[in-house]
Parts: sequence; structure tokens; C-alpha cells
Amino acid sequence: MLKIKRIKDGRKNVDQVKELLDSRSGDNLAKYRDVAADVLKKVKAEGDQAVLDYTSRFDGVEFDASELEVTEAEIKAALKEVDTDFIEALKNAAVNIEEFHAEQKDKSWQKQKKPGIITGQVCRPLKKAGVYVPGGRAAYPSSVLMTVIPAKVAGVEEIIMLTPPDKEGKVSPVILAAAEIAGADRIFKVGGAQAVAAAAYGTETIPGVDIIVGPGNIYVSMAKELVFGQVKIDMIAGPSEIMIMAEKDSNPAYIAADLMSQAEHDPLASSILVTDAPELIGEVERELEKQIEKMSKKDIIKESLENFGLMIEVENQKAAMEMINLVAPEHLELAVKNPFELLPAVENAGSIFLGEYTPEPIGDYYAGPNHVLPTNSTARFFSPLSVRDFVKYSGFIHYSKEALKEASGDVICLAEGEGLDAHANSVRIRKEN
Ligand SMILES: NC(=O)c1ccc[n+]([C@@H]2O[C@H](COP(=O)([O-])OP(=O)(O)OC[C@H]3O[C@@H](n4cnc5c(N)ncnc54)[C@H](O)[C@@H]3O)[C@@H](O)[C@H]2O)c1
Ligand SMILES: N[C@H](CO)Cc1c[nH]c[nH+]1
Ligand SMILES: [Zn+2]
Repeated sequence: MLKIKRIKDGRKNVDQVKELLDSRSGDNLAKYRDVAADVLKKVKAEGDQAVLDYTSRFDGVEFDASELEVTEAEIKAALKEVDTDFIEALKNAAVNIEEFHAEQKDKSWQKQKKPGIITGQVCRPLKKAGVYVPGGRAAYPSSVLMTVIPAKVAGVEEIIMLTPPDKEGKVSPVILAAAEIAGADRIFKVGGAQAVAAAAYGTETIPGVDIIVGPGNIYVSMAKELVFGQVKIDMIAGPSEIMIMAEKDSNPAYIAADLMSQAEHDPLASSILVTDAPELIGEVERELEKQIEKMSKKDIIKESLENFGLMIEVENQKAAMEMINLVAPEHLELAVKNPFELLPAVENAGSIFLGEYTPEPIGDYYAGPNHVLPTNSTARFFSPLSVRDFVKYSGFIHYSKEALKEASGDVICLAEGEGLDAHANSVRIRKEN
């Protein structure tokens, strides 16, 4: 019998919702953050040797440094092993993902504001990107496409993929096939916080990068948070989340299936239903009991649902929207008849799935928008992974002698107002000579 926490009147008992959110964030993550911090420190100081030690400890594989990089021969062998239908499906997904991300491409621009004044912005791709592809509890070829394709569209020079080895010291053939399709340049068999550390600081074998992107478990997420500033990071894309808003006529079998789809990622994943139809909750619970037994990852699903699942009753759709914007879920399904009517009220969500025939996995694999998404309520301020993450911008300015003369009064006034005489002098000297 599954025991999922139920909140009777969401609006009145909002503290109980906040309690669940807190249990997956902030100080409650200290024990994972501490592990990640130790790993970062050791890899920074000892390079390859620390990476190899952690790979032995956490992944159970004994390597020497020369075995960390995936070889051409391994890629060729993998391609032969993968089913042609799977390759075809990957290629079809890659087309959709590429098409979607091509729309995000930014251009450099300049404009003449008035005679003698030109301002603009140069947009350049980052040189080296490290993409993390999870591989602990499941292999994620879809995450290869979702991370490498936007980097390619942005024009990144070198894409370095990091992914954990399996117990035999291999990378899953499906991951290698996806890397080949998407165009990763180098692949290293290293996972967890040690992968993030290696990419952030560089080791004798693994090159340091300018940005680290991609999803991962709590150790990966904490490590990314800690190396921010040493390198750029995309966001915190940790254990998966889904929130479903449903109404009286929503299909409980679909809702149960979708809640489980994210719960199966990780015992730390979180699945939430919010509805103004209390009777639906019982129906979804019965469906969960029925469907869970058929799932290969039922133990993970159960642990996730019991620890981080929620069924929230609210009085109306407005209150449901308040809950959604408070939770700021990674994935939001609006499993209602008129989802587009509700869309403008959604302020905080990583990716939004509209209508009963748009299950979350269509976005995980196929539709085109990125599946690397902010978790832990960080959809309040983070966005999905995009081409923009892989570029940087420089502003530029040109003033003619006459244009500077015209602006000099204001600039000198502002500089003197800040008490910065040397700044004022830099402008005055040109005005007077
Ligand atoms: N938010 C997103 O966009 C998104 C997308 C896809 C997947 N995900 C999430 O990615 C995660 C994938 O997790 P995973 O575990 O399957 O693979 P993973 O590759 O993220 O993590 C596996 C690595 O974690 C390290 N590790 C495991 N236990 C450890 C311990 N006790 N101490 C220190 N390090 C340890 C190991 O080095 C191992 O290689 C899931 O949480 C899933 O929900 C998130
Ligand atoms: N749902 C995950 C993001 O939280 C992405 C994914 C990849 N494969 C299956 N699911
Ligand atoms: Zn998923």
C-alpha cells in the first residue's frame, strides 16, 4: 500500500507544501554538498589520481588515467551494437531538437544612435563546453542530444562529454551512439562530483572547460553549484520533478502514469498532483497501486512517491495556480480541458505540457524544447538549457570627437558626483585638447 502525503486545503496548509520543498533544498542538502566539496578539493589538488580514486570508490571501476577517455574503437564497436530503430529514433529526435534550438540563436548587432555614436554587442560562442550526461541509475542518450545540440548550434569549438562508466568500465553504447549523432568531440568516463571537478579545474588528462552544463543527481548538482565562478554553469538541474494540475474529468490513469514517469528517475525525485477535484485523488491513488507493480523501477518510484510525493486539494483553479507558482516545478502538466487559458497564469515552471495528450516524456525525448531544466524551485529564476548558455556577449562603443564633446558635460557631472576625479579628467582632457 503506497502512502503518499495528502494536503487537504492547500491554501490554508501552505506550510506543509513549503515543508516538502525545504526538505529537498537549502540546509537539508548539506550532507551532499559536503561530499561534493571534499571531492572538488581533492581533484583540484591531486588531478587524475583523485578522479581515479573516486571512480573506484563510487563507480566500482579500477582505471588508469590512459583509460579515462573513450577511444574511436569503442565508439565504432558501440555503433554496431545499437539497434537501428533506436538510431533512427535518436536521429528523428535530434532533428526536432536542432530545429527548436536554431530559433534561439542570437546575433551580434550594432546601431548608430546618432552621427558619431555607435553602440553594439558582439556575441561569441564559448570555446570549450563540458556536458555532463548522467549514467548512474539509467543511461541518458536523450541528455546527450539535449546538451550537445545547443552547444553545436551556438558554435562552441570543443564539446567535452563526461559520463560515468558502468561496472565493466564502459560507457553505454546508446550514449556513444547519441554522442556520435550529436557531434561531441571528446568523451571521458567519469561521473558524479569528480566529473564536475575535473572539468572545472582540468586534470592531466581531462581538459578544463569554460562552462559545465547538464543534469545529474544531487552530488552532480551540488558540485556544479560549488564551482560556479571558476566556470560558468547552466543551472541546478538535479533530481527530477513533476507537478500535475488536474480537474474533475481528467484521466486518473494518465495522471498516475505521469507521476511515476518522473519518480522513477531517483528516490529524491518529486511528483505532485494539485486538483480542485478531491475525488480524483483517490482514483489516482488506486491507479498508482495498479500500475506501479508493472514498473521495473518500482522500488525507486515507491521511495520517491512516499518521501517526496504530494496530493494537494485546493478549492479552485486560482488556488491551484498559486500552488504551482510556489512550487515552481521542473515540469508542469496542465491536464485540463482548456490548458491554454491557464498558461498566462503560470509564472514559475521549467517546461509546461499542455493538455492530456502531451505527457511529460514527449518533452524528455522528442518534441524539441530542452529537457535540461531547473529543479528545487529554481524555475523562479533559471530557464531551460538553451543556445544562449553557450555564448557570451561584449558591448562596444564608439564616440567621435564632436559626440564626446556633446556628452562631456553629463559624464563629468556624473563622475564628480561619484567623487571620481580621474574619471572626469579622462573626459575633460579630450574636451579641452
Ligand atoms: N533536471 C534535469 O534536467 C534532469 C534531466 C535528466 C535527469 N535528471 C536527474 O539526473 C539524475 C541522474 O542520476 P543518476 O544517479 O542516475 O546518475 P548521475 O550520473 O547523475 O550520478 C551518478 C554518479 O553519482 C556519483 N555518486 C553516486 N552515489 C554517490 C555517493 N554516495 N557519494 C558520492 N558520489 C556518488 C557516482 O560518481 C556516480 O557516477 C536523476 O536525479 C535524474 O532525476 C535531471
Ligand atoms: N525527465 C528528465 C528531466 O528531469 C529527462 C529525461 C531523460 N530521459 C528521461 N527523462
Ligand atoms: Zn524523465
